[in-house]
Amino acid sequence: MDLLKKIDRPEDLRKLPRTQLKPLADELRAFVLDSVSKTGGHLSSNLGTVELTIALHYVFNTPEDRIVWDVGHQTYPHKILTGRRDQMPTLRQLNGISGFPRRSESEYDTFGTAHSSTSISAALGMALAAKTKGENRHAIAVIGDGAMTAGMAFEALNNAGVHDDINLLVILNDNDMSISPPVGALNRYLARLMSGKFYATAKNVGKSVLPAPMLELAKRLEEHAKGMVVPATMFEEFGFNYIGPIDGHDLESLVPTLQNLKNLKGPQFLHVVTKKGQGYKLAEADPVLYHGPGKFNPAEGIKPATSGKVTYTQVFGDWLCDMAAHDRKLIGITPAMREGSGMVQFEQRFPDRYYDVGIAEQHAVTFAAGMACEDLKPVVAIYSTFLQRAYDQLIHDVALQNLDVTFALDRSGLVGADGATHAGNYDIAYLRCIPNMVVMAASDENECRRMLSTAYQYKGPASVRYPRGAGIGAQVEKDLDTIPLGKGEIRREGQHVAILAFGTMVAPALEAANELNATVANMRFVKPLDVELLKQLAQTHEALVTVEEGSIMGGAGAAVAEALAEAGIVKPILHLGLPDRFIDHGDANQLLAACGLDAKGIAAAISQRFGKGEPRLVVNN
Ligand SMILES: Cc1ncc(C[n+]2csc(CCOP(=O)(O)OP(=O)(O)O)c2C)c(N)n1
Ligand SMILES: CC(=O)[C@@H](O)[C@H](O)COP(=O)(O)O
Ligand SMILES: [Mg+2]
Repeated sequence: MDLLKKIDRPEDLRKLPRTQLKPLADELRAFVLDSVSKTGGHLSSNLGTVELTIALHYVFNTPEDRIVWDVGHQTYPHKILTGRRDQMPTLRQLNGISGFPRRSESEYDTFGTAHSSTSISAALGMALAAKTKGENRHAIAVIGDGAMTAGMAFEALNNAGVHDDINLLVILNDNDMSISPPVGALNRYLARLMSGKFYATAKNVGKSVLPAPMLELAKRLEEHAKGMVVPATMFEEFGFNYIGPIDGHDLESLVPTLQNLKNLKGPQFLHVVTKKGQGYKLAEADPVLYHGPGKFNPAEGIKPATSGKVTYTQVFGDWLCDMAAHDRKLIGITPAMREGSGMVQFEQRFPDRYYDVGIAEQHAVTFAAGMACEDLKPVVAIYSTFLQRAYDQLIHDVALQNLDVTFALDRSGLVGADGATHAGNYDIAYLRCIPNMVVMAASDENECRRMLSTAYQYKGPASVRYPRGAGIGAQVEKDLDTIPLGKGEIRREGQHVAILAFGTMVAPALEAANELNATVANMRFVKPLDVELLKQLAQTHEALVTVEEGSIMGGAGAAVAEALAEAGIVKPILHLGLPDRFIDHGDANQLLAACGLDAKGIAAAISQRFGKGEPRLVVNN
């Protein structure tokens, strides 16, 4: 690591002769592999962006020039070269550095990301801001072929392409992969561009050797020639100067091409081709497996999981297959999260009813609405955090028309290492205010399956939230039974205090209640709320406590308080849930405990407010 250890910031990198960049890339790649194997994290994408990262920081004057990474899961080489090499062992852990770019972490992280397809918009904003302020700096968006499938990326291209006088460079990092194999017409188009490689390569060589005025002439000649031999690329039609495809692992192409592009005004588009997992054979062979692994031994590779615990994702995947076998109308939809949402088996068994629509959450929801209009039964499998993208579609296209769409909300609540960007903390709040929606929260694996069947049978929009990973280990029945709509259940009879628990909080609430001798209700439904049960508990207890793994603001507890007010019941009530701040990365259980949402924290909060055992009922809420 002789070269790498001398690079504490990009200025150090820029002092190296070009001949040393290749050995530096080898060191950096080895460092990334070693580091991720010890912490877990996003591997394949980072191995693929080593040379591109070096070339960008070598050619551009960062941080004065702004690099905006899309998604940001490929920024480990960037972090290592921008002063965070020694912090890599803390990656994605409590109080450690984030797995994504964060403005608060480094001046080189120009834009916070983790949800995809924002880079061109943000970079365009920065480029136009520089122009407005009379500052001569570059803005560079680096976007993957997967992220490029989102509508937002095209909205930004559309906006950018008419600005002739900005310093904007969009780099398409095309590795022919999303998390899973890429989908859709854009992917086919990019493959066609690749097959015209000979023409493109010839074009690039010309650009890399000519001085700027000659380049303009060459460009016009080329355009003339192109008019006769090849149609302009889609990106040129959008107003960009398209260069590529070039080999994104070849520093001898990358550096001079970027140097040339730096001298060109107006929206520039560079198409680079990389390999996901580059340099680590196992990841090259299976970039899906190595997209976001946990810790592993690089010499041996990832071993199949030995834990017997079934994850909620698997519960959903099994249910989906069983329900699809039972009902031919079922359609499964994922916005680019086949593996994460547990749909691999469904795709294999029901390929005609499986749709990966790309990173296109908005489209996924409206597409489902269209299917529902035609009497099919779409199930949208989506992470809670990504459904945020499709909020208007949910309201305007689905709920307003009371269409029969099931939403399977994986990764609800805290997700752990991905942190605040991926936490599913808001779905209860943002769903419960939508008319026609049924909103359920699963307290264990079997209930999750039952709720999915309930949502599916319900004739209208219905959602089931469940967390990342495994649950309490409840036995999952193979039937497709439902639960009564809007009915909760008492899980423990106690005295004085009734805990109204939602979803994942039922288990710790039960534990806390044992200590306090409190009553526990598994409320199951945030909407329709079981108001009868609520009234009964209010009548028979001196105080109520609501607990949920979601934002307190606007959450299930708020629903309970509203229902009490509506019924004219005045009761001391304590709301436990996620606080009004973003919660960083770290182990999910540690984070929950820090928020007071483990058994100990719940018991302590209740004792503090209402006393332990015989309540001293301090009415101060
Ligand atoms: C809005 C949104 N939807 C889904 C995801 C999940 N996701 C993260 S990376 C990724 C694939 C991105 O593919 P690409 O941009 O080609 O980058 P690569 O992984 O190939 O480097 C997906 C679907 C996300 N981060 N944001
Ligand atoms: C970057 C991104 O959005 C995904 O790779 C995400 O990190 C996957 O999360 P899970 O590991 O929970 O599927
Ligand atoms: Mg890709």
